[in-house]
Amino acid sequence: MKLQELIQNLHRYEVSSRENPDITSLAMDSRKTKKGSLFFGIKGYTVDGHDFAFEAVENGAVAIISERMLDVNVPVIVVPDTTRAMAILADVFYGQPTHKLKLIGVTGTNGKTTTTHIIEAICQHHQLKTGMIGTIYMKIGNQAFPVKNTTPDALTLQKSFQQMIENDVDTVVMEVSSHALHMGRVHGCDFDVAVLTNLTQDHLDYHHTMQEYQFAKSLLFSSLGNIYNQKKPKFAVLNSDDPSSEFFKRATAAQVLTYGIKQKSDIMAKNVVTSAKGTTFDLVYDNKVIPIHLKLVGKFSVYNVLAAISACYVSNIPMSTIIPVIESVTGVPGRFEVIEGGQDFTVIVDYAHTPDSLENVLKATKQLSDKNIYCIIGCGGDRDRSKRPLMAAVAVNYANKAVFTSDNPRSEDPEQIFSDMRAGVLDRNYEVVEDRRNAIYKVISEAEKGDVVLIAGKGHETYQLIGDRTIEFDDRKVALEAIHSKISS
Ligand SMILES: CC(=O)N[C@H]1[C@@H](OP(=O)(O)OP(=O)(O)OC[C@H]2O[C@@H](n3ccc(=O)[nH]c3=O)[C@H](O)[C@@H]2O)O[C@H](CO)[C@@H](O)[C@@H]1O[C@H](C)C(=O)N[C@@H](C)C(=O)N[C@H](CCC(=O)O)C(=O)O
Ligand SMILES: Nc1ncnc2c1ncn2[C@@H]1O[C@H](COP(=O)(O)OP(=O)(O)OP(=O)(O)O)[C@@H](O)[C@H]1O
Ligand SMILES: N[C@H](CCC[C@H](N)C(=O)O)C(=O)O
Ligand SMILES: [Mg+2]
Repeated sequence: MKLQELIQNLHRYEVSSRENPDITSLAMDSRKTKKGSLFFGIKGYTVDGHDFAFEAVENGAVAIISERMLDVNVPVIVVPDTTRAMAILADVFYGQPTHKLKLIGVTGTNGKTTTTHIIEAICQHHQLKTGMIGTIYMKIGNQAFPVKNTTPDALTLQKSFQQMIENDVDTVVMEVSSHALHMGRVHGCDFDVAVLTNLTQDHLDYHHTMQEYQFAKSLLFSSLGNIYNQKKPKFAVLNSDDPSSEFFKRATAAQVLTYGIKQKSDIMAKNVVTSAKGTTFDLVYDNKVIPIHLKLVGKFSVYNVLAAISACYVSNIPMSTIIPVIESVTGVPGRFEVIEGGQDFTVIVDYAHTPDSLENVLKATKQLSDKNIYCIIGCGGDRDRSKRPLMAAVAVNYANKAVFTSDNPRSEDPEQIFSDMRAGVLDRNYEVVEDRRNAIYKVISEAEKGDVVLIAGKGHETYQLIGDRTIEFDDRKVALEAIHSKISS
């Protein structure tokens, strides 16, 4: 595509020259810029991408989108906001892919990854060609690709959608993080269905207040638009048991479908019974009552399943297709994943890293056994500090013994993180073992027949971020090693 043809789509811009090179790719990272790239200078949280414009030109960039005039020997297009310009041009350059896709966005503090996986499974069973974007990977059909963010920047995102279309995908389900909504990473995405899981405390390092966090989440619902097109109806799927849903309802002009367990909702689960073997409930909708048997455990799983049922139901997938899938779903990597190494106690690896998710998962864990519950937990560095004492309090309140250990300390001193955690607890039924491997080995060596060990916070992660080092670390592998070493000793 020619530069001039592309930049016509910008709302306001000034150009340094009338040259009109061919643009063969878009780039926001000088290190990944190729011959023929249009480079965007983005002011980041760490560095200012404008400072790398020269390097981008050396690597082959044929034009630069910038917030200020730059002294480089290729055309510079000056715009008020390069991030916004990048979203607009990515949408155009990749052929407005979301206009051709059914796009389901899932937001909320906890349960996004799990809910998107259940939606994907239902869509696949309905013979749809699926794409998925989220915390663990980007998927085209069943082929997975690595990701850096839960919701990627606009360039990566629109390019992924284009690749999906090239591979005949018709339906995409994606996690939409509050960071992405706030930073405009999803500007240009034509969502058909927006789903809320829940809203509880997290990310206050970034959003500062729960009001701001809620506002960021509401952008997904307002992005459904303000017009009614009968050929492309849009739906907001809200959790009526979560008080924030009232706010999201006001943020959207789209049709609202509600789900819940307690409050009257369009799609309800009544008579929920949870046990170690799974969960049963009556699915109530449209004056029908259908008994459901889930393999998933914990009341929180019922919410994720209801959210997925609702998103698929408004997408015209019949309940007769939806129900067998939800009854067969067994779980998602690193979410309540049971580690089996022939031991006589239960070991679970889970991704709970907020007070609410930890409480939910510990409640579910307690149902598995009357014996001791151990909880190994840490809190991420360079992230919301105010959730640390709350998470520590939850761990100590629900577990018989809590072990505080390092999660991803990043640039923070682990001692500071433990000190923040300690501030939330008075009890003495916890200890601190900084090294995560040692913590896992210690608890597994102490666990006795029938006990349950919950290793929380890192789930599917295969690394630990300590200072500026990334070391290989997988809770599931370490737990298995510890189990084998205990059994063989
Ligand atoms: C705080 C934050 O969100 N940071 C994101 C941001 O990074 P940054 O602002 O630090 O970027 P930077 O390093 O300052 O670089 C600025 C610009 O210079 C460019 N650059 C940089 C160096 C160079 O040599 N050449 C060059 O061109 C960069 O490519 C970039 O365009 O832009 C990057 C590219 O899009 C993101 O990957 C990065 O996410 C980081 C990794 C991150 O951890 N983000 C978290 C907070 C996040 O977004 N999380 C949510 C999930 C939250 C949830 O669980 O709900 C998510 O969606 O992932
Ligand atoms: N509906 C829910 N309500 C509360 N907690 C939940 C819910 N679903 C899952 N959890 C807990 O939260 C953890 C994270 O779940 P999941 O990965 O599905 O959420 P997420 O919203 O994608 O998280 P992230 O924002 O970090 O990607 C799970 O391991 C589980 O402990
Ligand atoms: N998406 C979440 C992941 C947290 C995972 C936890 N292991 C941590 O590092 O804090 C975040 O960026 O806050
Ligand atoms: Mg996720």
